[in-house]
Amino acid sequence: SHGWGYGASNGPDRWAEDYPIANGPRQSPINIVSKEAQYDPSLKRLKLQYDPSNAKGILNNGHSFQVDFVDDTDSSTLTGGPISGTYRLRQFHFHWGASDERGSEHTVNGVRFPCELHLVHWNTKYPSFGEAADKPDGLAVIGIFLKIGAANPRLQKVLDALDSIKTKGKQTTFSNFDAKTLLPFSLDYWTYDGSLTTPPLLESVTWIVLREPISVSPAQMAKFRSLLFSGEGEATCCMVDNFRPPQLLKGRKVRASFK
Ligand SMILES: COc1ccc(CNS(=O)(=O)c2ccc(S(N)(=O)=O)s2)cc1
Ligand SMILES: [Zn+2]
Repeated sequence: SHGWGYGASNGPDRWAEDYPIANGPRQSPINIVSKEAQYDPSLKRLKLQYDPSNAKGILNNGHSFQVDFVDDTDSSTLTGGPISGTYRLRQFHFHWGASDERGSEHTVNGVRFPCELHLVHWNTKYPSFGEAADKPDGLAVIGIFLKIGAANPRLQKVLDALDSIKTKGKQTTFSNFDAKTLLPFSLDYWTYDGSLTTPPLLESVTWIVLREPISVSPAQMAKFRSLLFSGEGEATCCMVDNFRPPQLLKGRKVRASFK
């Protein structure tokens, strides 16, 4: 079927045909203009408590790959920061480019990074992820930029699993992984109200974008680019450029947790 994707015929410029919210008031990603972000002293420090035993599996969903977590208890949570209450870690995934000069979804002062990591959490005031996903305060996603540098040993276990999920729909078990190891040293962040960056583009995300990137080497980027959008037996289509470009701010304020 002619589902959404990132190609010329089904990419971000055509998503509004099936998902009119694509032109809504709080769409993501955005370009973060650091000088226009207002320091908010009332913003709390981010508190992340992840239990490595909650890691469940790794899946090629045809748009990216994601590591899924058991989220039936409060054992892997996000609290503090701009949010109130407790949000549970559901999954993390990445967006990346065909080459190093593009790939991230958020940009900073117009600068694009080769890759961006998203840690997806849902608000436990709702009974489930599905119930939370379409509420204005339902989700909180931490965005972390990856920039080219030394190989990042913390990524290696994830990248080594990619050989077994090369094509769309493939998944395998992925256990005992501490997602906290993917975080940079500083948890300084920008925050704003936004949306999912893929269909259904629900305007339910409190975005928390970390200022400090983590590193990734060119060889590690090649591993991301070895995945396929296509399923087994289909015409081979490399999984690259799976990012939505920045959307209009439409009057929204971006706050900073740091001066
Ligand atoms: C109710 O039906 C639903 C509800 C939610 C989804 C999306 N799934 S999801 O939450 O994992 C994400 C998609 C994109 C994410 S991004 N790039 O903004 O972090 S997170 C699908 C169907
Ligand atoms: Zn994402």
